[in-house]
Amino acid sequence: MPKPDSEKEERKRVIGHTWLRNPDGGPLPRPPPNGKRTPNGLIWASSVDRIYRIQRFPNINVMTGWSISMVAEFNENYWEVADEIYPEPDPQRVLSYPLLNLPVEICQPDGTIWYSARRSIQGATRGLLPAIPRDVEVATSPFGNSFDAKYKLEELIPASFFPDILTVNDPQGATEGKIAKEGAPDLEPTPRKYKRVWPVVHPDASGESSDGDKISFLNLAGAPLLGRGNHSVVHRGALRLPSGIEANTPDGSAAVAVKMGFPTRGARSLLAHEAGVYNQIYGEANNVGFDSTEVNHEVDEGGRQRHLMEHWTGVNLLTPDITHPVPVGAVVPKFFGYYVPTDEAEAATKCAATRAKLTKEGKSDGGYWKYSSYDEEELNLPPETILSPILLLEDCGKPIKPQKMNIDDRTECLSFLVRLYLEDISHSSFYPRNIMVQPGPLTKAPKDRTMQHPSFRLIDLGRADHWKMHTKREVEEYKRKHGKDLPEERLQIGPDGYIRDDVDYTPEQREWKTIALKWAQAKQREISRAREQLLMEMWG
Ligand SMILES: Nc1ncnc2c1ncn2[C@@H]1O[C@H](COP(=O)(O)OP(=O)(O)OP(=O)(O)O)[C@@H](O)[C@H]1O
Repeated sequence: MPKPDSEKEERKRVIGHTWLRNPDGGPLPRPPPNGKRTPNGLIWASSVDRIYRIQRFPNINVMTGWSISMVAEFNENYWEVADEIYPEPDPQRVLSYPLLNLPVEICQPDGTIWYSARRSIQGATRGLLPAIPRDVEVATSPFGNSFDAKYKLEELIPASFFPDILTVNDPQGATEGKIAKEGAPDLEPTPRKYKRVWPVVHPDASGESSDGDKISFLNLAGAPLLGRGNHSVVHRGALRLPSGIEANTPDGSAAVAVKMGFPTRGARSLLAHEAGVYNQIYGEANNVGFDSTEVNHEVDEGGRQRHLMEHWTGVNLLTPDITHPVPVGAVVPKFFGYYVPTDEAEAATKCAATRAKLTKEGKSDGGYWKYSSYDEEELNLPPETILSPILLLEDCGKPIKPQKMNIDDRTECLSFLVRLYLEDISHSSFYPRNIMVQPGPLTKAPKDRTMQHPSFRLIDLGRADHWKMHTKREVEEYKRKHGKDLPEERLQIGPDGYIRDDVDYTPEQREWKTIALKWAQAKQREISRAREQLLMEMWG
């Protein structure tokens, strides 16, 4: 195995203390005390030195890891020292440096308007935003030019501001799979019209729903290329959001990663699948509304898995897969929606393509990205629509180079895969090219971030699988083989199910156990491969 440059460097994130047991204290309880936990349900502490090694049985050196809040709840030898230990705070969601803002009117005590300003969507605690001089010329065009990395959108879009319609300026045809060059700031005569598929925004408590006509603008003319894969190309586009919400940039637009599939059925179905996984992780988009005078942060907790897109304070323990504490950062990029071309846009592009062919003004074949072909012939056929759907994501930087990384950072990257598995999701494409890094911390203004505090993310969920999808396929296969259904109630078995030799299972139970076992084995194989990719030992 090649050794990383930093191999000699020691881990800093280690469990450094042991909690002393009472010799007659008995075994540790099962299940263990809950203590304070992050929404991912994992053991959590506010810092590495608040995680302890503790004997499972007094005087026997079989250890496990517990947080100080678990120790406090267990209450063995704790209250004697409680005063010396500063009370453990609760885990807190950490928001990125504020970019999105809304107009607010600051009123005098008598209710008259004192002055109008813009305030971060993160609420009054963030204060009024520092004014960035407006670029008057570009501000008059609906399409922005905030392509620079310092204008990246790193906040979740509040549910009530998700675009219903995405108007796309794409004069070089990136959405058709053409190679778009940087520095081409022209406007298309007729922009391409897209509509949002995901997330579905639920109405707020007052019944006010998304009215279906919130228009936003995405500029791809001159958009820097972030990368390309075998199936897709990703540009950094400038997104102007609807309904008065703006980014604190010279023209109000923000930079987002725009992923588009190449023009084959296989590539497009991978993109749709990937969008579905992001949508599932994002969960429900609940329109909870804003207080128009104060601009309070919209508290939409989203679904059970939203934490995979969020940063939290402190560290988690992911034992038994990883024995060292890891930070509770976001695992995957923030999801800004999945959009498909409207019939109107598709028809217009088809017309334009035919006209271009007739007048010989069209691009030659050389103007398209080369893409890989699939074994299954059907997947190489042209897709139904010329225009690719668009997946909008947070731009997360550049691919990592494991040999240049320290062991703590590589462990953090491995933790992403484990955290996905804890949500019953396999990644199935865990390679350094799919792990991004950028300067951090993201709480600071972009100019103050450094690579001393790198921020990592795992991208490319095109091949991700979910335990439920896995079981569905297996159930279909069972039906094909045996001509009958596998009884539904067996679905109760979790993905960690294993077969014990001493239990007399029914044939159906055994079938379910085998399905679970296959998943568990695939998980172990994927984690081992990930360790190899990250140049890590197979354990620890
Ligand atoms: N959210 C993002 N932030 C920054 N760069 C990104 C992002 N998503 C993709 N990229 C860049 O684009 C490249 C291609 O993206 P991605 O891996 O998602 O495409 P793909 O076609 O699905 O890949 P593969 O060939 O592995 O299936 C990445 O390697 C990365 O450099």
